[in-house]
Amino acid sequence: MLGSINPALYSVFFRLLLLNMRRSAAPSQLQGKHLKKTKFIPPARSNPSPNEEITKLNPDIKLFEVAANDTLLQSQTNPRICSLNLLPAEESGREINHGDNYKEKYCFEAPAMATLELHHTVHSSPKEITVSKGQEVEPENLVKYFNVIWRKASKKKHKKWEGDAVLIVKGKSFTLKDLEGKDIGRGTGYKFKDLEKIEEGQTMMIGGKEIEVMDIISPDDFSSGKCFQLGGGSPAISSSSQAANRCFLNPLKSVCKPTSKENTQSIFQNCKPRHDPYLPNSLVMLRPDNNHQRMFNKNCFPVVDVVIDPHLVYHLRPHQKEGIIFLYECVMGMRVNSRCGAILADEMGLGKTLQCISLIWTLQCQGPYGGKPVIKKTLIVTPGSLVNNWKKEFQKWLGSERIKIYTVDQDHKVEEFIKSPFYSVLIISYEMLLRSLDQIKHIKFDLLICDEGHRLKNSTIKTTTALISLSCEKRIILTGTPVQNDLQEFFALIDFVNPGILGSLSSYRKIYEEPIIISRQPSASEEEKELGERRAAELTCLTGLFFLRRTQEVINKYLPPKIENVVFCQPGALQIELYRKLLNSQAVRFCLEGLLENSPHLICIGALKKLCNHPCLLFNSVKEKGCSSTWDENEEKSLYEGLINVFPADYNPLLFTEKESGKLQVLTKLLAVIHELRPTENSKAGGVGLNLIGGSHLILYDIDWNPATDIQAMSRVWRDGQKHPVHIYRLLTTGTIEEKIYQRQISKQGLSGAVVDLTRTSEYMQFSVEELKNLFTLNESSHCITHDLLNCDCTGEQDHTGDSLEKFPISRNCQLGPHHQKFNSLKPLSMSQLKQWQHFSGDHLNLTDPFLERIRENVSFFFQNITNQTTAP
Ligand SMILES: Nc1ncnc2c1ncn2[C@@H]1O[C@H](COP(=O)(O)OP(=O)(O)OP(=O)(O)O)[C@@H](O)[C@H]1O
Ligand SMILES: [Mg+2]
Repeated sequence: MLGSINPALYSVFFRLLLLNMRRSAAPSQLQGKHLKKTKFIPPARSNPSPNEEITKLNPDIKLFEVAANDTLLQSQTNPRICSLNLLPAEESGREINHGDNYKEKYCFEAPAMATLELHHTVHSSPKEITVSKGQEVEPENLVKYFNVIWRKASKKKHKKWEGDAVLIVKGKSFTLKDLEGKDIGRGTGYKFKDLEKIEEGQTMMIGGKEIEVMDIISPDDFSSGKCFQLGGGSPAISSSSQAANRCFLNPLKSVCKPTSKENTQSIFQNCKPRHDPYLPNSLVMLRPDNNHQRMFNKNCFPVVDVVIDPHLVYHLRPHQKEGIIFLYECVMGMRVNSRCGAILADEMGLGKTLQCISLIWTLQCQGPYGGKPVIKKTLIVTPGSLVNNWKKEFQKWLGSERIKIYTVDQDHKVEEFIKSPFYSVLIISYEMLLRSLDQIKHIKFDLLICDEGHRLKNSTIKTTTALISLSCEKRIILTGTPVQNDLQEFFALIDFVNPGILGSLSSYRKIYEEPIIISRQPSASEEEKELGERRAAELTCLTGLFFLRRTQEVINKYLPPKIENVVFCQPGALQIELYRKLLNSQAVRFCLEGLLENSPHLICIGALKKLCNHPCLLFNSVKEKGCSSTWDENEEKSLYEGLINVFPADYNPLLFTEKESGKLQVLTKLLAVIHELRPTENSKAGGVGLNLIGGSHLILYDIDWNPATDIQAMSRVWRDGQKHPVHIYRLLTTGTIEEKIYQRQISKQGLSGAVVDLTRTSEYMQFSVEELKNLFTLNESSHCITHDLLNCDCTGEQDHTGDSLEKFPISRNCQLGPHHQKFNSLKPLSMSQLKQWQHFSGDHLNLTDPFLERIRENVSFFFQNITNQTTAP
C-alpha cells in the first residue's frame, strides 16, 4: 500500500508525525503518568521458556508452511520472522510464549519512524553534569530517587534507549541501578547544585550515560524495592509503548495525532493486556506486523498483547494451544492478506469445540489494537443433535457467567437473541438456520463457525448459499472428516472460508484438479505425474496456511486404555434354519444369475441382516409382505416364500427370547456382567460430534457397511475426558453375512482413501456377482471365516498374535498425495492389522477378561486389541 505513495511525501509525513511524538523505543516514555512505573526489561532478562509441552509436539503439526513463490500470498511474510527488527538482534526483546514450537524472540520492531528521531527538538543535546571542584557545602541529608531511562553516550544519529533504571542521588554522588538492582553506573564529587536540580523530564549526561528522568521515586518505594523489577507493576505494558512507536498511518488519512498529554493518556489508558503475558505458562498470540497494523489499526491504537485466559490454558492440550494460535492468526488475517477464514479439520475427539470456545472468549474480550475486542457476536451453526452439546461445552470450560449463549430451538426464537443485549453467541442448527435466515441476515455477526462443516462441500445446496449470504468475513469450518480427498469438495470448503482464494472453479479445475487427477491414473506419463505432484504440493502449501488437521495420535496419550473386541457369536438354531431357507429363495437365486440392474440384492441383504439381529424382525417383514399383493413387492414376496413355516406355529414376535439370536444372548450376558462389575458405567450408542464419555462400554450390535459408523461411535466414547478404560464389543454372527460385511469393511481400504467418511456408505455397497455369491453363503463349519481368511497358522486354541505389522506398510489413497499420508489411527482396520490382534476361539481355556469370560459359551471366536494398556481390563 505504501509503495504507491510518493517517497518525498512519505518522509515529510513521518517528520511531521514525529514532532508530535517524544522519541523512539523508550518504553516508559509514552505511557503517561499512570504508567510511569512500568519497566523496560533489559534484553538479557528473558522470561523462562514457554510451555515445554508444546516444544515436544508431534512433528506432524506443521502450521506455517509457506509457499515462497506463491503469488496469492505474496505480501504475507512469515509471521515468525522479524524482518524489520531495528534493535540489535540480541537486544530485541524477551522470550514470550506463543504456544508453539518456537521459542521466539518478540519483535520489538522499530520501523521507519524510529529512525527519524533526530528531528526531535527537546532532547537533542543533553549536557554532562560536571564534577565539583571541591569548595561546595554539601547538605548531609540530600537523598533523592528517580526512575530514569538510559543509553550509552554516543554520537550516532540513531540512538535508542537501552533500559529503565533507578537513579539514586546522595549528596554529591549518584548511583545508577538497573531494575535487577545491579549497579550500572556510579559517580562522586559532582556539583551539588546540579544534582539538587534534577527534575522530571530532564535529560542529562551522567557518568558517560545519557539519561532521561521519568519521575521521582518516593523513599518508601525505594526502600520497599517496589521501584525495581519485582514490585514495579505489570511489565507487559512495554509492549504497548513499543507498538505505539511503530504505528504507521496512512499519510493521506492521518487520524491519530496525540498532541496533548491528556490525549496521549486517554489513548493509552486500558491498554494493558487482559492477562499477564509474561507468566511462565501464558499463551500469547502473535503481535500483528507492520503490514497488519497499516491495514487494521487505522486509529493508531497501541498494540497490546492478546493473552489466552489462564483459566482455559490450564486445561488446554498442546495441540489445542497450537490450534488456537492457528485460528487466531487466520481470523485476524495474519496468515493470508485480507483473508480471515480457517478450516480446522482435526480428527474427531481432539477438542475442536474447546479450541473455538477459547478463540471466541479471547476475541470477545481482547484485541491487539488498544486491547479493543475484535468481535461482538458469534454465530455457531451445527447439526441439530449438537446444539446442546455446544452449550454444555461453553459451560464446562467457561461456566455460565463469563459468556452468554443463546441456543435456538422450537421454544427459543432468534428474535429473543436480537432483542437481548446479553447474548453474544448464537448457536443454531443448520435446519433452523434456513428457517430463520431472514432474521439472522439482519444480525451483524463478526465470527461464523460451521461445525461438522463438511456438509458445505456442495456449494449449490441451500445451506451453503444461505451461509455465504451472511456478510461475515471471519469464517471457520470445523470437521473431523478428511475433506481433502475430493478435490471439488475441497474447493467448495476452501472457497467458503476464503472466497476467491483459489480463483474461479473453472481455473481451479484447470490448474489443480485436472493435472492432479491425471497424474494419479495408472496410465499417467512421467511428465504428467511430476506436474500433478507439483500442483498438489502447491495446493497443499497454499491451503496449508489456513487448513489444519491433526490426527488422533496427539491425544492418545491422554486417553484411558481401549479394549476392542470383535466377538463372533454362534447363531441360534432357528436363525440357521431361516438363513438356509432365505439363501434358497428364488430372489437370491435371481441375484446370483447376474442381472444386477434389477437385482433385488439389497432386499436380500436387508432380510439376512434382520435375521442376524433377531428372527422376530424377519417375522414381522414376512407377515407384512406376505399379505401384500402389489407388483413392486413381488420380489420381496419371493424371498419370503415358505419362510413362515420355519417359525414355530405359535410364534409371537412380541414374546421373543434372546435364545433365538446368538448376538442377543451375548448382549444380554454382557449387560448383566457390566452391571455386576461396573454398576455405574452404562453404554449407549453415539452419532456425529456427540460426547458420550459418561459410558465406557460400547456394544456395536448392528453392523454397517461403512466402517466410519463404527469408528464414529467408538470415538464418542474413547475421547478426552473419559476416565474409565473403554470396552468396545463389535458383535458379529459367525459364518453369516455380518462377518462378510465386516471383512468388506476392513479389506476395502481403497474405497474412500481409507479414511473415515460417513457420507460414502453407498460406495461400500456396490457388488460384483462374485461378491454377491460370497455374501449369500452361510459358512456353518468354521469358528470364524474372518480368521480363516487371514492365513494365520494358529488354530485358535491359544491366544495368538500374527505377523509383525512392519511387513504391511500402510498405504493410503489420497488425491493430495504424500502430504497427507501419515498413518491415521481412525482409519478402518486392515486385514493385516487385524492379524496383529490377539485372537482365540471361544473354548480357549485361559480367558482373563472377566467380560469375555461370561459370554464365551455363546462365542466361537474373539479378536482383541488393547490400546494404551496399563492394568486393563
Ligand atoms: N483439554 C481437554 N481436557 C479434557 N477434556 C477435553 C479437552 N479438550 C476437549 N475435551 C473433551 O473431549 C471431548 C471431545 O471434544 P469435542 O467434542 O470438541 O471433539 P471434536 O474435535 O469436536 O470431535 P468431533 O469431530 O467428533 O465432533 C469433549 O468431551 C471435550 O469436553
Ligand atoms: Mg465436534
